[in-house]
Amino acid sequence: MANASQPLVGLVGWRGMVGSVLMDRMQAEGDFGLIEPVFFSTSNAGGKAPAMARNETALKDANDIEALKKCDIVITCQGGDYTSEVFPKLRAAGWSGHWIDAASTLRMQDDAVIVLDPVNLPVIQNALAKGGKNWIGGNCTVSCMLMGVGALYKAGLVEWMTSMTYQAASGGGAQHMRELLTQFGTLNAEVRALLDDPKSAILEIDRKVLHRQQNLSASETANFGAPLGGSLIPWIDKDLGNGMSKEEWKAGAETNKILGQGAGFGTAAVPVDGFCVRIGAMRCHSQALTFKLKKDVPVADIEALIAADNPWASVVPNTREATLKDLTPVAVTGTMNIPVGRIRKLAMGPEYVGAFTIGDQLLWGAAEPLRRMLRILLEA
Ligand SMILES: NC(=O)C1=CN([C@@H]2O[C@H](COP(=O)(O)OP(=O)(O)OC[C@H]3O[C@@H](n4cnc5c(N)ncnc54)[C@H](OP(=O)(O)O)[C@@H]3O)[C@@H](O)[C@H]2O)C=CC1
Ligand SMILES: N[C@@H](CC(=O)OP(=O)(O)O)C(=O)O
Repeated sequence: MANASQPLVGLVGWRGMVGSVLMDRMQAEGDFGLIEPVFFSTSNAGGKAPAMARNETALKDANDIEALKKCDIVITCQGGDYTSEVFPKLRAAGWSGHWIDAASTLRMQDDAVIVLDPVNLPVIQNALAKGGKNWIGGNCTVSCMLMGVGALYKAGLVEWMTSMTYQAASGGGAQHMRELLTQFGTLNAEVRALLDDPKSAILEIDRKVLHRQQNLSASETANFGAPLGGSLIPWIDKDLGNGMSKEEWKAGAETNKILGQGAGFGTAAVPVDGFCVRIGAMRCHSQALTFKLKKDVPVADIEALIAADNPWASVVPNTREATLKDLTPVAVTGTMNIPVGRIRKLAMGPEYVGAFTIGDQLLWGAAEPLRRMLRILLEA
């Protein structure tokens, strides 16, 4: 960095769900020892900054452009509305620092790079060399998928891919996680007495659960808009009006942008498409992938490519025992691991390969690429 002293890094959104995971990771990796942190708040300016603060122990106003302007780097997990409001004003005020952001707002802008350095370090370095300043975390589902199977893209093997997702409640935010758990509790309470009686009829239990699900109040489904406990919702994010959800659109658009290919890069995009489904998991996004490869590649070679790609991706043997042990959201939550399993040739032909992958959507899906981008800037 240009500054002789430690760079001033503004942290916005640090107490939210994504921000808290980011703070934990930054502490675990010793990032705070390399920066002078300044904590901002949209709701409690003047309040006490968290323990990681050193010289600046009071919270700054996150809407104060002059205060933000002093930062060499701003990292925000505050959300898209904040980015839309503050980022243009900050740049218009002449700020030329680095902006690292978890929100999707700026992702597809030409001057923004979607950061996922184990997958696209060359894209990041190229943008840095050209004076790039805007570094945006990718969609959680896309980032977790590429951490797992990015090797196949890097090797130029993928003709097309479908991704059928099983996305956790946390993708909607903290209130969505609470709503899911509350629904589970409500349904359990509805049939508690019958569950306690081993002689009760399961179809009676089922009937009562369904009746309760179908009669959840508006407040009980306020966040998801439909029951999720004991059900699923095959639509995530906005309706693009062409039959596609915005989450599904991101799969193709962001995968190609992360990899530095497609429109704007002068190369052909790889078609990536599928359905995005919300399920009752807490914070891991899972995905069933179908690849059409450009040629017949042995499964062992595919596994070797995936296993060698980065320290976090691993191959789970395609057995029932290994799958139940290592390829579930419960096994992956809270870890940096990106297991890829169920890898096998599909009945359609030797170029067709199936795989299943899981990632903690708050770690690789949100917080981790941001703190790694900070480290890249600190080391530049
Ligand atoms: N949730 C996810 O899976 C993903 C989210 N993102 C992006 O990150 C953004 C933030 O998401 P997320 O962390 O889930 O949002 P949160 O709602 O948890 O936090 C956002 C902000 O809300 C304020 N806030 C108000 N009440 C509370 C409270 N009780 N506890 C904590 N914070 C509170 C805080 O701002 P303040 O301290 O200023 O009051 C906080 O920074 C999203 O909008 C999205 O753009 C990106 C990838 C994944
Ligand atoms: N849309 C994701 C979470 C998210 O925040 O995505 P994005 O960063 O693309 O807006 C989900 O609901 O699981």
